[in-house]
Amino acid sequence: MDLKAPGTCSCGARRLRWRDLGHGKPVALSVPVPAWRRERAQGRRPKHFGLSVKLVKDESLSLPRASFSLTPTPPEEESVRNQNLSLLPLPKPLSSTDLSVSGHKPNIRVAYQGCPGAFGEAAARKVYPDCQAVPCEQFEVAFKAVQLWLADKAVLPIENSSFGSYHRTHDLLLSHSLHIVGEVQLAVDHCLMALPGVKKKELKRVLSHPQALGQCEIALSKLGVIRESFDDTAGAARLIASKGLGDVGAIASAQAAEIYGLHILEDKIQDISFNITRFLILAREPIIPRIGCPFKTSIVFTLEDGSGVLYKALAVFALRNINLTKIESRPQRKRPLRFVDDTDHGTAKYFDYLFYIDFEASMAEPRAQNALSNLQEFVTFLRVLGSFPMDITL
Ligand SMILES: O=C(O)C(=O)Cc1ccccc1
Repeated sequence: MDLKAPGTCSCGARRLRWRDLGHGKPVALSVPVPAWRRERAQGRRPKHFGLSVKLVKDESLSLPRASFSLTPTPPEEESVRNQNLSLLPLPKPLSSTDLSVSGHKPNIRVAYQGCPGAFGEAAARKVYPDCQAVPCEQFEVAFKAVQLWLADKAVLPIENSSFGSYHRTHDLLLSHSLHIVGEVQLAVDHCLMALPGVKKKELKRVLSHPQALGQCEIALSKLGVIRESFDDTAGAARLIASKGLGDVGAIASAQAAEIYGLHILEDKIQDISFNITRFLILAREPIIPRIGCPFKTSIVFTLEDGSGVLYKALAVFALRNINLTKIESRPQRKRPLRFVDDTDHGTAKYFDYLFYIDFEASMAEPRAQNALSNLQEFVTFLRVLGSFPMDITL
């Protein structure tokens, strides 16, 4: 399921329909015809330039709407419109200087989940220091933002060294068509924060992302407060500040405390001080795998029926000396139970699982290609989620 580049869709119709987005259903992207183009089409000189792009929900679909929109290009000032038309600043042709690497490079737009100050933003900036970081309310919005070209990449957490997997990211990888093009590991230090002047013993509730609450289990138990899940860590801090909640604390980054004017009551409150979260970098297009630097490949599959199939599936890697770095199993949410045949009266016997595996090899290597073609013998479904350079830095 590949997206067409914007230039390749039928722009004449002014209502762009890209099929096969997200859940295989059409998504409508409505682009108002710019006034200058209408005027030019009518043989008149353009009066001003301005283009606004708005993401709309097709009412026949159940796809969620991205919770942000592109900022419209402001129309030219009235004074400019009234100037002699021949003096209008028409688009300047590209020169060779525009093509030089040192020339202006538009900042890459990187979607992350949460509000400014969220750990996802720090991860995005670690990989793309000059990026335009695009905050998204939910993980799914970040996926959609990339699919709909509102962002170029998404950086989303996949697993944490002390609390384990981010299940939502695993599920969304499967239901969307984005590719993993890289990973980044981030040391995560959690702070307990509250409104200035509030003391620890005055806190009745603590809000944060469920992963942050899980990573700070010991400190929270000692505090004896009610834990409340919030979409993201920084969003919890923002809520406390904006509503002036005196008896509520948040677990978030030091950066979030600074942005929202909260006071840090205790820092590094995570159970294990060396607390690492691994984030994936996702894009519309896969990267071309290479040989010669440490590469990782991520796959997801479901197994055939039969005894010892998981063992046989894993053997395809061991036989070729391919190291597995991660294995994760998730129940198939849409088809959770595997039924045995009629002789057993179609009784549900066990859960049906999806297996997510990361292995240390590039898809450009024959041993990885052979392993996957061997794996086909034992699976009912197999998808390569990405083959990408490993993050060996911290
Ligand atoms: O909520 C955030 O700040 C996130 O980016 C998700 C998260 C939560 C806890 C640790 C790392 C990432």
